[in-house]
Amino acid sequence: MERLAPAKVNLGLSVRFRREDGYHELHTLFAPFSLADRLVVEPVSAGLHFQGPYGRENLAYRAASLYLEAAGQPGGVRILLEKRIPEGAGLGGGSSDAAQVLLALQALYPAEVDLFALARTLGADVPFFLLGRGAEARGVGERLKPLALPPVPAVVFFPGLRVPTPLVYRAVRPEDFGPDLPVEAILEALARGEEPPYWNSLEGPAFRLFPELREVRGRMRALGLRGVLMSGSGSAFFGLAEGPDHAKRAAEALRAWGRAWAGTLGGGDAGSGPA
Ligand SMILES: C[C@@](CO)(OP(=O)(O)O)[C@H](O)COP(=O)(O)OP(=O)(O)OC[C@H]1O[C@@H](n2ccc(N)nc2=O)[C@H](O)[C@@H]1O
Ligand SMILES: Nc1ncnc2c1ncn2[C@@H]1O[C@H](COP(=O)(O)OP(=O)(O)O)[C@@H](O)[C@H]1O
Repeated sequence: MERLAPAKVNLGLSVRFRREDGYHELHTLFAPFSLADRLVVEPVSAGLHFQGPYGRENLAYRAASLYLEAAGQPGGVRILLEKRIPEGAGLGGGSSDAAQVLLALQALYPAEVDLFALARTLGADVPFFLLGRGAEARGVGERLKPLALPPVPAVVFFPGLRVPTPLVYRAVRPEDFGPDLPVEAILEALARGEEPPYWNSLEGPAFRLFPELREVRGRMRALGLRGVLMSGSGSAFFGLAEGPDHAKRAAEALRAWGRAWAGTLGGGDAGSGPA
């Protein structure tokens, strides 16, 4: 069974406050983006055979191990993971791989297993990727409300700087906290091709830690991209294009500074599922 694990971008991310447990309460809109990792998941008689980076530390391996245990070891599995989403970019690649492994194993070995509960233990972004569509999220990302997003041509740019998520959260200051995102206004602006009134509270701390990231927005705006924003804890940024051709031209120009992909965010077909 072949499956695609799409990337995500955060169409706005507001850090509301710091919680007693040290985590940060978020309000964010998740949108799938068409850049995707490729997974092959096949049943075998026994054992967990994994081919891909990070070995047993890989979230895809850990997801498989958790599912097989929760399902009572119904059989073995062979997983092949081909990475295309850059790691540590704020694009959620590892979380997406994990979600696709959970879905594939549930299809291969159906059992009374709460996938959302397993997903939460793997990472804050994993439950979103089980949905396979846009979502509004609260908590640390586990309280989800599915969201109908229009398909929008977009560019994702990765300047090549790997930003560890814990480092960025540790650098958050009270002045970075924000109110709830104006969800309706953001959706209307997206549908009309206007600049959405969103922000990412993690840009402040990320820019203080890595000042070179301050230049990215200007570069992307100069190419005519709108609504340019850092995704998650960075260092990838995305911007909205006027159409697929504009997205391709902008991505081409951005490759002078890093990696860039033209694609679609939101919509019905950017989500997960068989390749
Ligand atoms: C920023 C976001 C936005 O979608 O995504 P990415 O940029 O990583 O894709 C997420 O909040 C990333 O969640 P996730 O990637 O699961 O974070 P984890 O590895 O679980 O957390 C690493 C560390 O960051 C801090 N942390 C994480 C999430 C959160 N809401 N508040 C926090 O303070 C905690 O100290 C935690 O130990
Ligand atoms: N399947 C995986 N894909 C990517 N990274 C993984 C995976 N499994 C574990 N990791 C670890 O998780 C870190 C964060 O990866 P990723 O989920 O791609 O980024 P982000 O959290 O920035 O969205 C990586 O640097 C790597 O150490």
